[in-house]
Amino acid sequence: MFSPLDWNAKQAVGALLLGALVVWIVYNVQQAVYNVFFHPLARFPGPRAAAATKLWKAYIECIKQESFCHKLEKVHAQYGDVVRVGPDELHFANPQAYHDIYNSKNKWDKEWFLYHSFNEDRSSFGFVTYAEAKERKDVLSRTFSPKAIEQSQGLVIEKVDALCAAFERQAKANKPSDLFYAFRCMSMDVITYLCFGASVDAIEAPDFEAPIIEAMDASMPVFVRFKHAEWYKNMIMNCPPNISRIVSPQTAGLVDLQQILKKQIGNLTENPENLAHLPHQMTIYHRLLDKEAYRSNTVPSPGSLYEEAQALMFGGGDTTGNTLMLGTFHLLKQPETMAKLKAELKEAWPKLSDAPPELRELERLPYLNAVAKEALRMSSGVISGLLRVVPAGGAKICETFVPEGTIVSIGSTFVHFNPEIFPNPHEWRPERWLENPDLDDWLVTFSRGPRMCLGINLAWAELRLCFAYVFRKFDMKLEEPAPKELPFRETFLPYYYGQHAKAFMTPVAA
Ligand code: HEM
Repeated sequence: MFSPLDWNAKQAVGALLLGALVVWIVYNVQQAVYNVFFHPLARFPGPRAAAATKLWKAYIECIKQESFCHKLEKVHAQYGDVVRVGPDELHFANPQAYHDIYNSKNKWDKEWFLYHSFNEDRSSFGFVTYAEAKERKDVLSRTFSPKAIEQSQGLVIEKVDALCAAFERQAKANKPSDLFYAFRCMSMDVITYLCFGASVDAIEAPDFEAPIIEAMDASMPVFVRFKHAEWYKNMIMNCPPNISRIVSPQTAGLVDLQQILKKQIGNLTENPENLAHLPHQMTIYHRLLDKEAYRSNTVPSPGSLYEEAQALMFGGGDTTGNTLMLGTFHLLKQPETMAKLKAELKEAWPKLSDAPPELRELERLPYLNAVAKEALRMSSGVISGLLRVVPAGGAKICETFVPEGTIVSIGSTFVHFNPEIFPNPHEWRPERWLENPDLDDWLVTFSRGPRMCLGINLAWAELRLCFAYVFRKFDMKLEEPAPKELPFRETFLPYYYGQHAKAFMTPVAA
């Protein structure tokens, strides 16, 4: 039986909760009214719900599970070139906005919520301010400069050769090779070998189904939720490894790799003399653990080193793998383009028994480079808008004044699939790059400005070497029924959710 005291206490708690709920509702309603009618961005068109609350974007991405870049196409069609997609956020559709936002003069901050969601706050990618990122990128640029990459091309070639050997094994077993997995295995092996001196040898996994590659892929949609719910991110990321393996078996390979990297970093920071035991001198740790490389004379903490390693793995693995996969898929779908590429490669490398062309020679092959550019355009790298915050004083973007503090972006697909710049943009046509060299201005896959890709030279080396070696050494045919297209959903990077393209690889005789 309840005593009258219990009853009164319960009533008081109930009233308190109800009161708190009413205050919360009133606060949010008045905030929404302010956002829609009185906010400095109130004059910009867009869905009312987007102007009112950030929950609109969360609803689209997490509940409706719509690809945000595809949703943006619809809202731009309805509201025009500049659309308000959040209470303090604008998205642009006019390609000129790309050059207005991401250029070398603009040292604008990255937007905290998006970049914080990757759990890499203390890395060249995750630092929100230009100054912090610059210090780190200056240190790392010696590993990724054109000269350094040219000098380490042998390390990349080792992995491209391993990929070709694995393709031959598949051919001998009369099995097709999964293009999605195979190229990702190659790019992941390149990064872990070149950057960390500890290759995960994903290429050697049977049928290229390496647990780390499957785990990285499975983790992509999870990152979308992290962006909107920090508590959810903290719960997953701070889970002890053993529990995480049970709760989320599909990402177990990632947890394993995290443990290997953390152990390696712990070992190197405690015993820097162990750097000498790594298989080569080009690792990021040779740079990052060198005190003298920093103005502050202090090396980053083990946590920061780990976040850097993770950023490089995600930044350079899927992006390069996707570009190679997509380019190969289109070359096989349009054999006349493949024939042109093969003819050019045969001329540059007449006999397979001869020494292969060096990276410098590959840089001069017009069709090979046009193929790589078309693959970069159609894969588009990071397809989400790279959110930047307009600094004090505001800025002009596409002749439109944007007040300070506004979050702005334009996704790369709005440039790469603009029919005025790239006629018939969904058509695979490497020739367009040869016909019009000015198009290079509109290739923004690596972004532009001070926060553009740090690994661009490595990525270009991988693309040139991989396309050249694979298409010179193999005749290839898609396994039928082949997918008609490769649909994707935006999860910062594109998440290819459809049937994988597979190809039968036949080694050419000479
Ligand atoms: C085809 C391959 C690649 C593409 C399309 C690509 C694309 C991009 C893009 C669009 C950005 C800007 C991201 C942002 O503003 O938030 C970026 C940044 C970055 N990329 Fe790449 N990337 C590729 C390969 C690589 C490789 C191989 C590495 C290194 C192993 C790498 C490391 C980085 C890093 C560290 C950043 C952060 C730079 C900063 O924030 O200042 N990327 N990349």
